[in-house]
Order: sequence, then structure tokens, then C-alpha cells
Amino acid sequence: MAAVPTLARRIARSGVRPLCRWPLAWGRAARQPPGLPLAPCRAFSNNKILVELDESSGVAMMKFKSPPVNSLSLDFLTEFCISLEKLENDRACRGVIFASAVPRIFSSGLDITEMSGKSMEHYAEFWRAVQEMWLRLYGSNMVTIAAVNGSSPAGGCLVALSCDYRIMVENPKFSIGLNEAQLGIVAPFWFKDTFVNVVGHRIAERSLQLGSLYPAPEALKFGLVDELVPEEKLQEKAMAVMAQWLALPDHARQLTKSMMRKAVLDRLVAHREEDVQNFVSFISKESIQKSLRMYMEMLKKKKS
Ligand SMILES: CCCCCCCCC/C=C/C(=O)SCCNC(=O)CCNC(=O)[C@H](O)C(C)(C)COP(=O)(O)OP(=O)(O)OC[C@H]1O[C@@H](n2cnc3c(N)ncnc32)[C@H](O)[C@@H]1OP(=O)(O)O
Repeated sequence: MAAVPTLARRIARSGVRPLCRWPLAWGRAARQPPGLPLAPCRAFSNNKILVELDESSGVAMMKFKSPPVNSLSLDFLTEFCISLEKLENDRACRGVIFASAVPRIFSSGLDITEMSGKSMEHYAEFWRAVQEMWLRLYGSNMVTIAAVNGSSPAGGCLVALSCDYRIMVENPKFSIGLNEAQLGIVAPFWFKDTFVNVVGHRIAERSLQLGSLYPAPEALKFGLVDELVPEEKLQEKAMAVMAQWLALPDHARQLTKSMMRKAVLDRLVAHREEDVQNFVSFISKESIQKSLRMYMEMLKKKKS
């Protein structure tokens, strides 16, 4: 197989704009005593992701801005990993809230066009980036909260499941779940493990086999999300939950998180290359390619 660019090389090439000082855009006014100078807020953005770090609280907001549906393309995944790594290495940052800047969609999951009609090398590179995103997010030392302000199927649901806490907008039109089976594909073992760790084996087994997508109120009932709030309260609620989690000493929380997640993370790390090869041989099968093409056509027809 031809050499593929490593994530490090992609990061070097990506041209993330340098850190710059920005006026604060969210959440501070209520906490800042009048008359005091604002503590610095640092922001950085690349094409598909916007990050603002409020140094006074140690909380960053990461917003997905890849219209029309925030699909997790190779570029998106690369930018996501770069942004998360920057925050992870920044001592001023202790927690991250993930939300979408695209109305009604949190993320539509893996970009299907990256898995269809491409070379084996491309599939391998794409899958390594998906693995990387999950390893970094699920294994993050920071407190991670998903503020799910729209629909979140498949890989979008994985992003939310990989966080420490999920708050979703109470709109029943927004749905969430691992619907891979509906596309004729299979969620890999580490998607499944992450799902089981949130909702338990029985619900995960049934939901994965049926490829179920759940409207927000149903998702709440079995703990796929932790809370529902009206859209206008989402940010405030996410900040309040974050403050609660950050009230604990970092080291105790981090060691506990690592204890709970280590076995699942280690399993992928130990079988990473095998998982890439499984993905490549599965996704390049003509029958699977046909299912994906049909699914994309179905999405287009739904519009007309
Ligand atoms: C052994 C181990 C083996 C391992 C085996 C392999 C494991 C793989 C695991 C896979 C994980 C995944 O995440 S697979 C991805 C699953 N994702 C989904 O099923 C979501 C599909 N999308 C939707 O349901 C909807 O688009 C939704 C997100 C709700 C938004 O609906 P809307 O009406 O607002 O918008 P639409 O008109 O549908 O979409 C707008 C445009 O975006 C496109 N689009 C939508 N979702 C897209 C997507 N995920 N990737 C690319 N493009 C997408 C549509 O085709 C449209 O394109 P134009 O017509 O050109 O404008």
C-alpha cells in the first residue's frame, strides 16, 4: 500500500490560523463583575472548527462549522484533532463544550463521500483519522460536554457518546443514535463499546441491530443523553454542568475517567492496524459500495 500522509504531516500542512485575542462571544457577561477588565479569551479557528477558550473559567467552546451538515470528512477530522490537541496541551484549558454552528444539525456522522468510490489508500487514511478522533476525544483528560443542538446520527452520535456528559435540545425533530445498520454497514467494536458504556448492553444490542435513531425525548429515557433543555438554555446549562464537574480536583477526576475508559481505549490501540485493514476490506466490497450509493440517492430523493 502506498505511503499515506500521517496525521502529523496533515497537521503541519493544515495551516491552522495562529492563536489570536478575540472579544468574548459567549457566557462571560453574567459572571464578570461590572467594571473589572475582562479576563482574556483566546480564539482560534480553521476552516471547519471554531474554538474559543475563556481563560478565566478554563472552559473552551468548540463549534463545528462545516455546512451543510457537519459531516466528518478527512479535513474535518484533521482539524478536530488539531484543535483538541491544542486545548489538551494548554494548561489554561480544563474543559471543552462541543456544539454546532450549523442550525438543526450537530453532525451527520462520517462523511459518506469519503467512504465511497475512493482508493484503498484513501479509505485507510480516512479510517486512521476516525480512530484518531475517537482516541483523542474518548481519552481526553479534559471535561468534555456535548451540547447537542441538532440531529446527530452515527459518527455524530459517537462524538457525543465519547464526551463525559450530553445535553440535548428538547426538540423531538432532532434525533440521535448509531444508525449504521440502516446504511448496510456495521458499527465497529469501539463504537459499540462506547455505546455500551453509556446505555448498557441490552439497549445497545437492540439499537445497533435495528440501526435506531431516537428523537431527543426517547434518547433521554434510556440515558443516551443526560438532559434535555430548550435551545435558548443550552449554553447556560452546559456551562453550569461544566462548573459542577470542574469543582473537583482534576487529578482525581482524570484518574477515575481513565480507569473507566482505559480497557476500551487499549483495545483499539492494540488492534489499530487490524481495524484499519478490516475497514478497508469491508468498505471496498462492491455490495457495500452499492448500499452506500443507494443511501446517498435516498438522501437526495428525500429532498425532491
Ligand atoms: C468490520 C468493521 C467494518 C467497519 C464498517 C464501517 C463503519 C462505518 C461507520 C460509519 C459511521 C457513520 O457515521 S456513517 C454516516 C451516517 N450518517 C447518516 O446516516 C446521516 C445521513 N444524513 C441525514 O440523515 C440527513 O442528511 C440529516 C443529517 C438529518 C440532515 O437532513 P437535511 O434534510 O437537513 O439535509 P439533507 O438534504 O439530507 O443533506 C444535505 C446534504 O448533505 C449530504 N449529506 C448528509 N449527510 C451526509 C453524510 N453523512 N456524508 C456526506 N454527505 C451527507 C446530503 O446528501 C445532501 O447533499 P446534497 O444533496 O448534495 O445537497
